[in-house]
Amino acid sequence: MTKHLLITGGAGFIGSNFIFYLLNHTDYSITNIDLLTYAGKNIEIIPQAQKSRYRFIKCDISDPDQLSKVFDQKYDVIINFAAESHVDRSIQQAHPFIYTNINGTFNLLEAVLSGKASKFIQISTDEVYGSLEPNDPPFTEKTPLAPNNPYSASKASADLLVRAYYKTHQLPIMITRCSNNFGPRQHPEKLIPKVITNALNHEVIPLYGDGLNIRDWIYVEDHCRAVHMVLEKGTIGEIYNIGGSEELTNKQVIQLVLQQLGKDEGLIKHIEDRKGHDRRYAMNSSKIRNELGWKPITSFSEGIQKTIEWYKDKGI
Ligand SMILES: NC(=O)c1ccc[n+]([C@@H]2O[C@H](COP(=O)([O-])OP(=O)(O)OC[C@H]3O[C@@H](n4cnc5c(N)ncnc54)[C@H](O)[C@@H]3O)[C@@H](O)[C@H]2O)c1
Ligand SMILES: Cc1cn([C@H]2C[C@H](O)[C@@H](COP(=O)(O)OP(=O)(O)O[C@H]3O[C@H](C)C(=O)[C@H](O)[C@H]3O)O2)c(=O)[nH]c1=O
Repeated sequence: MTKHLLITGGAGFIGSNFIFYLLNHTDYSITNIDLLTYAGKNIEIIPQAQKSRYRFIKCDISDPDQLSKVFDQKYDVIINFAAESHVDRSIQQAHPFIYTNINGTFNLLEAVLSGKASKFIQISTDEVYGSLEPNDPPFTEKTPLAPNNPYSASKASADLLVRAYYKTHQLPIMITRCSNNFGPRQHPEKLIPKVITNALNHEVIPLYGDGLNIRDWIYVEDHCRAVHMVLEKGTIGEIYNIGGSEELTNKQVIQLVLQQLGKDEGLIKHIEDRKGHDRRYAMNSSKIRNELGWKPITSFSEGIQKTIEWYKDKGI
């Protein structure tokens, strides 16, 4: 029987890529709920052939009254992508992060508890583990949570609620924690789309601090494929780390993008560092690789080429 999924945050970067991935690779029916914040701009035209399996409902997951209206049916799975996702904004104003990332997750867990869905997948982040020193081994699923900014603290709080509902109520949950995504449809407030759009517009590229902070980059479609595998084959109660194993300093990332664009490094401008800036993220993904047979297939340079083409086509 066709699965019916409730996807939250499907107008955002990863959620929208995930919906397109599922429509193209499965026969699932999808209900997409999203508040359409400044980051929720990816409500695109669904091809006619797939329209009968897709619906969109504008909804704030933090408002229980709004949320109750989307449960006009029982769902097989809820996948929670909805979040305030930008670290810099969480440093400026943390309230929306607490409101959406914690309260929203709580409301969804309560819905599952009252029988409105058979499974719940929380989309989390490597940032909940905090920061690594240069020679530390990558994060595993057993690394203690040590978030350093309001965004990551709100995501870690949500993860703890999800864990508690599993331990207390045996709720059928799983958590995925992924490293830095890049690809089509990402908001230009984030590093890679900012570099591409600024460079194409001959604008300065701000590089925080010494530019030597390290992120582990993954092409968004590889992340989507991993979440699909977790949905199909994951074990209830488990956490799965997902990483691209492409560790690069921010300076290297910018240089590589500028090279592919044929642009001059003179556009780079060192600016004041981000407060509490995590130095390094790196993921050990051997659990999902060994247990579910997943691995990333798009290299950083191939992914960057596809991403650049998408932003150029969009007319930046
Ligand atoms: N971007 C990354 O590199 C990354 C890495 C690991 C994990 N994640 C996680 O993946 C998820 C998606 O991240 P993203 O980069 O696509 O974020 P995004 O900011 O692009 O999209 C978030 C979406 O959530 C929606 N939203 C916000 N508040 C809402 C609310 N109260 N109710 C309903 N919808 C709401 C927004 O409108 C938007 O469409 C987040 O949970 C994030 O923590 C992101
Ligand atoms: C926007 C910007 C960023 N940076 C630096 C700051 C970081 O060290 C790195 C990446 O920054 P960005 O804001 O794109 O991403 P992170 O702060 O690593 O967080 C991202 O990856 C995790 C996993 C999530 O979970 C977040 O949702 C996602 O936003 O570039 C700059 O130097 N200049 C800039 O203009």
